[in-house]
Amino acid sequence: MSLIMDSSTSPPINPLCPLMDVKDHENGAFVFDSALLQKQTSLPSEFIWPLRDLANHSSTTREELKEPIIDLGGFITGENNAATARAVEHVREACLNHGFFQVTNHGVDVNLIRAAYDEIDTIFKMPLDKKLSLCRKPGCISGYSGAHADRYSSKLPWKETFSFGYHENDDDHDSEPMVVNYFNSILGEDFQRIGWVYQRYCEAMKEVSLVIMELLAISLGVDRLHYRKFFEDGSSIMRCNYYPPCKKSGLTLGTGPHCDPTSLTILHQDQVGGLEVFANNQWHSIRPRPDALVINIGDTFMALSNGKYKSCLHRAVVNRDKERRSLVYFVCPREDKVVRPPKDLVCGELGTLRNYPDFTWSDLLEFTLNHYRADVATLQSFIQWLVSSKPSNNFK
Ligand SMILES: C=C1C[C@]23C[C@H]1CC[C@H]2[C@]1(C)CCC[C@@](C)(C(=O)O)[C@H]1[C@@H]3C(=O)O
Ligand SMILES: O=C(O)CCC(=O)C(=O)O
Ligand SMILES: [Fe+2]
Repeated sequence: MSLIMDSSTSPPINPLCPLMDVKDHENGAFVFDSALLQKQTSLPSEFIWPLRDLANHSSTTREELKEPIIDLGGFITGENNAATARAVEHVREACLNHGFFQVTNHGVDVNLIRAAYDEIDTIFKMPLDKKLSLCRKPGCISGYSGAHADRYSSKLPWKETFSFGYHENDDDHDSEPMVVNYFNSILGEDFQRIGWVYQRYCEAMKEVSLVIMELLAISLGVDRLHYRKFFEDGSSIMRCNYYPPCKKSGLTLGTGPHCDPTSLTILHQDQVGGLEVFANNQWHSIRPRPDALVINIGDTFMALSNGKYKSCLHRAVVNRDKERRSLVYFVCPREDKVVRPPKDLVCGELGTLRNYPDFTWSDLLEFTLNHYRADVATLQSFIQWLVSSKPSNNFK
């Protein structure tokens, strides 16, 4: 197993003792059998998280984050300058503070979002051995994962995930769309429906992401098309999260405290609730809104803004009795593009003030997949790793 570091520096040991009701997998790895585990009253130690990560987790009256919901309608049509001015101001205030906001009238068909939820269980309700056959390979992001039990040996997240890549097809229209092709290749031609649903969902997410990139550029005072151009040929990651109920929900987490290392996250959560954002020095629950999309600034966009906008610190708690699902689209630039803020965000009275060296998303992705468990300190750990391994790094 490659050395996976995390800021708690607990050295990785071989994952999962037999206590966890896991099945032996043909290649010797263990898996997390959520169908069995969720019925148990005891919680395997690997799922118990440190108190600092569980902070004020069990209080049911956790304060909601009261943030304006940004109506994208007027901005998208371009016919309402007042709406644009309001949207720009709210985005700026939120991103300077905690990197979280929500948008409505985003243009994504509610029936497409519903169809994406309807398809989630095609994967997660499969028999365990079938899910095992879809397991992500070491160093890859695509595929199934049960509690990341193949990657980590402690602080296991109480969730199953299914992830895959998305980018627009090159010009030749006769090739099968990327996501359709992926699902056909892993599930077979009988699963055309799920492939097309997630193809369409990723296409819609791409559209929204480019609108948000324009809004972010305007709010930062840079050329309106700067970030749109940077991301329009990007390759992004789509992830479906399934959180089984847990009888000891107060001792574990569905997704631990972290900042997404990606650029921008567009998330839709179902009506169960569980997403929490750290703002104004405390954790806040985010009330689910079926008509809204949650937008998080990620580490890579924080670097693209030269640190002006904050990468959102967030986590997902699990429910004692109810299963929970979320659809998460992680916006990424083309892997080889150099992550460097626009000049307008670098030049100051004292000359150029770069807060991060040049890097590529390919390097940061590889870091999180093979060397470091993404958490609250990913970007600074990555920069230290990068500068120590490539001292000639460009800070100018
Ligand atoms: C590049 C990525 C790594 C993770 C998925 C995307 C963006 C978010 C990252 C993640 C969700 C942050 C918390 C830890 C993590 C291991 C998880 O709980 O899934 C991260 C993802 C991953 O490494 O698979
Ligand atoms: O499921 C959620 O609400 C949050 C998931 C998340 O933060 C992630 O997958 O990066
Ligand atoms: Fe996240």
